[in-house]
Amino acid sequence: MNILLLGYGKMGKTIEQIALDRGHQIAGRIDRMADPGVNHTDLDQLSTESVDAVIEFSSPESAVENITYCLERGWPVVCGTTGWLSERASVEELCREKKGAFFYASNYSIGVNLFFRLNKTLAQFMRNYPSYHVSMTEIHHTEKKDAPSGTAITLAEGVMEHLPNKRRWVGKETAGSLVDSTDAVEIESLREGTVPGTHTVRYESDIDRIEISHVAHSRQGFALGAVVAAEWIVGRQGVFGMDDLLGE
Ligand SMILES: NC(=O)c1ccc[n+]([C@@H]2O[C@H](COP(=O)([O-])OP(=O)(O)OC[C@H]3O[C@@H](n4cnc5c(N)ncnc54)[C@H](O)[C@@H]3O)[C@@H](O)[C@H]2O)c1
Ligand SMILES: O=C(O)C1=N[C@H](C(=O)O)CCC1
Repeated sequence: MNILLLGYGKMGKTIEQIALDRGHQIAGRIDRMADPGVNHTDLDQLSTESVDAVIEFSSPESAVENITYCLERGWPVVCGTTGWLSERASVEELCREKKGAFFYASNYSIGVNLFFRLNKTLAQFMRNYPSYHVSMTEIHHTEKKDAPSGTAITLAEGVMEHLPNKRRWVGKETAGSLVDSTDAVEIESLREGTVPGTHTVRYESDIDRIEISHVAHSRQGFALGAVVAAEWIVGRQGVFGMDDLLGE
């Protein structure tokens, strides 16, 4: 199939390689900071029929405009960009209005999606043990623009689903300045070197600590998941996520 890449940075380039390996063609590559060595495409010049699906990995500031453009043109969109979710409801509404197809995941790796399930199961176990304090740490490369990571926010939502006394998440730096953050899941965001993505959920008591971690060794898992989502979304209509793809 013909895949349009919106955003041609670290993820766009990794996705291109996997898409080509799986027998797909690249309908175009769009990047604001066009790399002169790469054959870039003018979006408006692409015919509607020349694109089967769009994979959007750009920046928090550009994702909504990019997704809107694609939905207006009737192209199915697989979006991995994080940091724009305050506008998620209006994007999903537009998708329904246009009878389009939109897929979002804060993390496309199969391993992380298994980890999301493990996180919820652990939170269910911990529900009856209030002496354990839950917190999270995410570590990413120094070029990452948003904090906390989209993955950490999904993990915090998973915890909140099962721990009734946790109603919101806060960044660790903010938590310290709050009068009362006992109802919050604290997320520490660290930026180090070229780390592709490490997430830890911990439950700490005076006596001991229970900790689960997911460590990505590269971007391959994120990119493969996004290409598989693009293969899956073609011919569908609606708003989708990884649970639809993987089965509940
Ligand atoms: N969901 C996931 O599994 C997953 C995995 C990795 C990264 N991400 C997210 O994907 C996004 C991109 O990550 P990255 O590591 O490739 O970043 P990156 O900075 O390497 O690449 C992003 C590219 O988008 C380009 N860009 C900026 N504005 C644009 C616009 N209006 N249209 C098209 N391109 C534009 C930039 O020039 C840049 O080259 C980030 O939000 C990141 O958090 C998600
Ligand atoms: O490199 C990034 O940026 C990543 N972003 C996603 C997030 O914010 O959770 C997924 C992991 C890598």
